[in-house]
Amino acid sequence: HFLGKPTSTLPLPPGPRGIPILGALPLVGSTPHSSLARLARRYGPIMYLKMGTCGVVVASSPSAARTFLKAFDAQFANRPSAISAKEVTYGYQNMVFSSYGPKWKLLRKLASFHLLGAKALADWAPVRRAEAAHMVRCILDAARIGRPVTLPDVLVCAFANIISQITLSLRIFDAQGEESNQYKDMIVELLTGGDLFNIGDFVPAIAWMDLQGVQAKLRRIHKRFDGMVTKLLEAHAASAKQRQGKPDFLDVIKANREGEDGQTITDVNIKALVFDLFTAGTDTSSVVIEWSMAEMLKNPSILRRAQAEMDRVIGRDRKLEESDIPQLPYLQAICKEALRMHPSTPLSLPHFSFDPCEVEGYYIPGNTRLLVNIWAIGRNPDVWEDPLEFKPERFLSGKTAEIDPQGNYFELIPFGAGRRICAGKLVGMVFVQYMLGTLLHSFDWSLPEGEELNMDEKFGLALPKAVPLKASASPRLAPEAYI
Ligand code: HEM
Repeated sequence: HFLGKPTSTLPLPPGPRGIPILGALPLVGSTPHSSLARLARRYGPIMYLKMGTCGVVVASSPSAARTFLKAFDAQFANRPSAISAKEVTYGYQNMVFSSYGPKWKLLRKLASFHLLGAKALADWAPVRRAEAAHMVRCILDAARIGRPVTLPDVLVCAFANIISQITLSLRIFDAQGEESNQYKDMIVELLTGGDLFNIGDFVPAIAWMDLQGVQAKLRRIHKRFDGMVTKLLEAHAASAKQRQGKPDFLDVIKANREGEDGQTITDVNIKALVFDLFTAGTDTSSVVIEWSMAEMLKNPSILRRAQAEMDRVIGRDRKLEESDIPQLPYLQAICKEALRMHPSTPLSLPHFSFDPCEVEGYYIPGNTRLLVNIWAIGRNPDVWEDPLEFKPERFLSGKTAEIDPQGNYFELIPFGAGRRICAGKLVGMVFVQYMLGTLLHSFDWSLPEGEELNMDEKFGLALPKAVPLKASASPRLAPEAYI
C-alpha cells in the first residue's frame, strides 16, 4: 500500500456491485449459501463483493478453496471481528473466533491434546457408549407408547451430555426435560441467529440501530448462557475432591494454564471455550444425522440397505459398537453423502486477511473477509454426478471412493481445511457415524401418521431442517439387546 492505494495493477475478482451503502449485502437474502452459489455461477468461483464497508471474497469451487485454504492458508487464518459475535464469545476470548495468534494456538493445542485428538477420543469412548444406550432407551420408551421422537432434540441432548461429562464431569440434561428444551432452543437460536450477515457487522456506523435485532437477541442468549456456565463451573469447583486421580478436561486446562511465550488461559477463556464446545460440538453433528434420516425416510431403500449391512456384520442380539464401524462401508458412505449435501455450516466460518495479496491473476485488498461456500462445492455439477441426488453408493466404488471429508480432498470439505480446519473433526465423524448407526440398527423408522416430509433448509451459522424431523421408531433388535 502507498497512501491507501493498491500497488497491484491486477483487477479485483469479478462480482456484483449491489446498491449504495449496503453494497451486495441485500443480494444474499435469507438463503445466503444458495444465493452466493447462484452468483458464483455468473461471476465465477472467486468472487469479490463489497458488503457495506467490508470487502468479501467468496470461494465456490474445489480449486478456489484449495487456493485460499492451502496456498494462502496462513494469510487467511484470522477471523473478522463482528459486533454480533463479540458478546457471545466473551470478546473473542474463545477458540472459534480468536485471531490467528499465540492465544489461539494454546487453546487449540490444549483442546486437541486433551479432548479432541485421537488418543483423547479413544479414552472417552465409554461415555459415548453410555449416552448412546441412554438415547436408545428414551426412544424405546417413546416407541412403546406410540409417540414419535423429535430427532434433533434427542441428539443434541445426547451430544451435550457427552461433552459436559468429559469437560466438566457433569451430565447436564435429561433427554426430554424442560431444561434441555431451553438449552436446545438456546443453541439453535445461537446457530440460526443470522449473525453471519448482520448489517451492523458490515456497516459499523449503523450498528447501534441493530436493524435485524440480531445483536439484542444474541445479548439475551449470551446472558442465559453465561448464567448456565457460571453455575456449571461453580458445581465443578465444588466437586473437585471427588475427582482426585480422575481429572476431566477442565481440571487439565486449569493445571496447564501457562503456555509458551507468556500466554495464559484465563477464567474468561475457559468459559468461552466451554461455549465453543457446546455450540460447535452439538448441533453440528446433530444436523448431519437429522438430514441423513430425512433423506432415508424419503428413500427407504437406503435405510433398508444400511440395516441389512448391520444385520450381516453385527446381527440383532447386541447394539452397534464403535469398533464395528470400519466393517460398515455403506454406513460410512451415508455419512459422507450427508456431509456432502448437507454440511452443517454451509459457508464454513468466516476467515480474514489483514494484508493484500495476488491470487490467480486477481488483486485481493487487505482487510478482506473470506467465505468458502462448502455447500456449493458439495453440489458442484462439474465435480459430482447427479449432485442433487442422495446416493451413498457414489462413495463405494470408482475414484470417488477414496474421497475422505477430513480436509485433504477439496471436493468435500464439510470441516473446512488448512490450519483453521474444524478442531473437532475426529469427534464429529465418530458422533455422526456412531449415533446414526445406532439409530438405524436399533429401530425401524417411519414418518408419523399423516405427516409429510418437508425438506426445506433454515439458514444460520448452521443449516438444519426448517421443520425439525419427527419420526416414529419401532424396535428391531432382540429384547436383551436393549438392556
Ligand atoms: C459433523 C460435525 C462437524 C462439522 C461438519 C464441523 C464443521 C466445522 C467447520 C466448517 C469449521 C470452520 C472451519 C474453518 O474456519 O475453516 C469448524 C470449526 C470448529 N469446530 Fe467443528 N464441526 C463439527 C463438529 C465439531 C465438534 C464435535 C467439535 C468439538 C467438540 C467442533 C469444534 C470446532 C471448533 C473448536 C472449531 C474452531 C476451530 C478454529 O477456529 O481454530 N466441531 N467446524
